[in-house]
Amino acid sequence: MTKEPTVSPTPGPGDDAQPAVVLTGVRKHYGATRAVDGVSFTIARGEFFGLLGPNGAGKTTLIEIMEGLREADAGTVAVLGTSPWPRDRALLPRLGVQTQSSAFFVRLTAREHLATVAALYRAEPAAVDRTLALVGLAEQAGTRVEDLSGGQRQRLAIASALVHDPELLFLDEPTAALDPQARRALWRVLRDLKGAGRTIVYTTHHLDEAEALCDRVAIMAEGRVSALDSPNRLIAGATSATRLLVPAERLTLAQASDLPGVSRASLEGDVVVLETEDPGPLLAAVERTAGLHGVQTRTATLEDVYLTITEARSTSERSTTS
Ligand SMILES: Nc1ncnc2c1ncn2[C@@H]1O[C@H](COP(=O)(O)OP(=O)(O)OP(=O)(O)O)[C@@H](O)[C@H]1O
Repeated sequence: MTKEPTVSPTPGPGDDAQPAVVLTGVRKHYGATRAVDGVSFTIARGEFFGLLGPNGAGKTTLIEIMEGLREADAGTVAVLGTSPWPRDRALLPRLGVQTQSSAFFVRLTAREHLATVAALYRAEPAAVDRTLALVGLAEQAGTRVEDLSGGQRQRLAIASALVHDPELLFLDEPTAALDPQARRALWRVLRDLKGAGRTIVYTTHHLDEAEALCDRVAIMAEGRVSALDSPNRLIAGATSATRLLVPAERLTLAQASDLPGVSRASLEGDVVVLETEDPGPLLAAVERTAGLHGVQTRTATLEDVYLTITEARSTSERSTTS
């Protein structure tokens, strides 16, 4: 993924003032399982919206409802101003969908595969090579799909979701099989898409990725939205603690606990982790006791917020069921 051709700036048809998605009280139960249990939120046009949550939280069910692949049991769903259920043929070309289990024509080359997808959507033929270049597959255009690596297939799946220039893109863990370089390259592609006005609904288990890319994230647990805001606001609202990481050979846990302002001290691998609300005096004390060489400071991340929310949720579930 070296080249980064620009994305066509033309937004698709539709009213840009209208939200991309509006969900109100959406529910979906499978027998006794409340997969989606009363979800309401709005996704603005042009927003990069992350849907996060542990396995089984209800993300896929909710996305399939938005895509028009499943009917909600209750609530209302509007996607680009229309109801996706029953399936609306006029809506389908305005959506781009990449899933974990994308189907490929494996005996075709990457270009032939994408040309077939483009023809299904009646996209212009020039879109094929443009989209292959966009996802960094220009050099593999003549390679059979069955000979592509896992990460290259992942990029082809994204190209297949993009080739018809949709207004709203659903990307389900698109970087799951990518190496770190390819992952960062895809981040740039996704930022370009957002810059070109596309709305992106994104699921990922990479919290650093959600923090770097998403305008807002919804954290789901047990079928409900437990938190919804920008990553920065979620982080700022969740904790003010700073963590100091001190090489363990220079500070014992007993010494650490006696330092001023330490709210918690623990040993993680070869570092002692000190949590504090007041890093200034603690840093000075660490300098006197252990020196500052190799000491790192960490502020909270979206991953900390996510773990706090999802662990609190599963703890309260355990206590109500026991
Ligand atoms: N077709 C189905 N029939 C019965 N139960 C289902 C079905 N699909 C999902 N479920 C259940 O609904 C709940 C939510 O599943 P869902 O796949 O929506 O979660 P998810 O957040 O996408 O999980 P993951 O991160 O593992 O993909 C789970 O308890 C799951 O077992």
